[in-house]
Amino acid sequence: MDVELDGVTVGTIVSDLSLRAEAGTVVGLVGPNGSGKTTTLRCVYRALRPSGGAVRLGGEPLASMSTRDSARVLAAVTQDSELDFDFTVREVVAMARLPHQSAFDRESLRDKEICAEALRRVDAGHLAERGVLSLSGGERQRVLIARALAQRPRVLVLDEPTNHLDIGHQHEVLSLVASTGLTVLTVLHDLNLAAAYCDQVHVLSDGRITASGPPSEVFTPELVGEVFGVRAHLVPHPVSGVPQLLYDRRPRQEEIP
Ligand SMILES: Nc1ncnc2c1ncn2[C@@H]1O[C@H](COP(=O)(O)OP(=O)(O)OP(=O)(O)O)[C@@H](O)[C@H]1O
Repeated sequence: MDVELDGVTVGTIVSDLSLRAEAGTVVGLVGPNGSGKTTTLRCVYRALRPSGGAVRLGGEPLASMSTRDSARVLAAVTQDSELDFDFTVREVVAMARLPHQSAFDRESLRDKEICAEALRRVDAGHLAERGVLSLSGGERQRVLIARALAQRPRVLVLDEPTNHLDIGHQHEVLSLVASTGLTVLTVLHDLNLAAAYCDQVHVLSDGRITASGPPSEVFTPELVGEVFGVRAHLVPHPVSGVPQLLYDRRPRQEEIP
């Protein structure tokens, strides 16, 4: 299912932002802190109504869809995804099935299987009976991703999905979401992870897109210097050949004359 942002504007935070995520592709949003990435995603997962422009899912304006209909096709793992009450992991993931159930439905055997499989896919099957408040940051993040997968969406919206994850789980989660065949729109801070897993990237700066395209074309040392203010060098990954960035460290304060 395609996702289209057409001239999305949120006050002065995001200005006239247009992008298209083709069905089945992984599209990354990158940019400095405060550049409007989360605000853009919030318009897609309906935490925020844009003051201008439109978001369309499969050609249909989000604004004309019921929240239940959009929840059947779109799942999000966000910075404000809350796990506040001490439900078990199994209970939290089971909530993802609610948009697919009618008011009088009970959780079916199939719902249970879908939830168990989602937990297994993020390497969290062993956590099913744990209380969510007892989880580590990385375990919690994987449970939130399992909950999104258990929703069986067609579009996955992820705000820094690798937050809190160790390097092994960062790659595991991104390779998992890239292999689902879903349309994925994700904010990532790590440009090398974005280069490895995204088909297309959009670079935000001051609420506007400053560059778009395949990561190998977008992530140049010039762009990284201009947008992030760091000196970068591009080197091909020795195995995959995917261009990766190496950054110059800044001098320590005491080294600055
Ligand atoms: N509700 C709000 N009221 C006022 N300002 C806001 C609000 N929400 C976001 N902002 C501001 O808008 C700008 C963009 O915020 P946003 O969270 O979208 O950035 P971001 O690119 O996701 O940043 P980060 O990388 O730090 O997560 C920031 O300057 C932020 O302080």
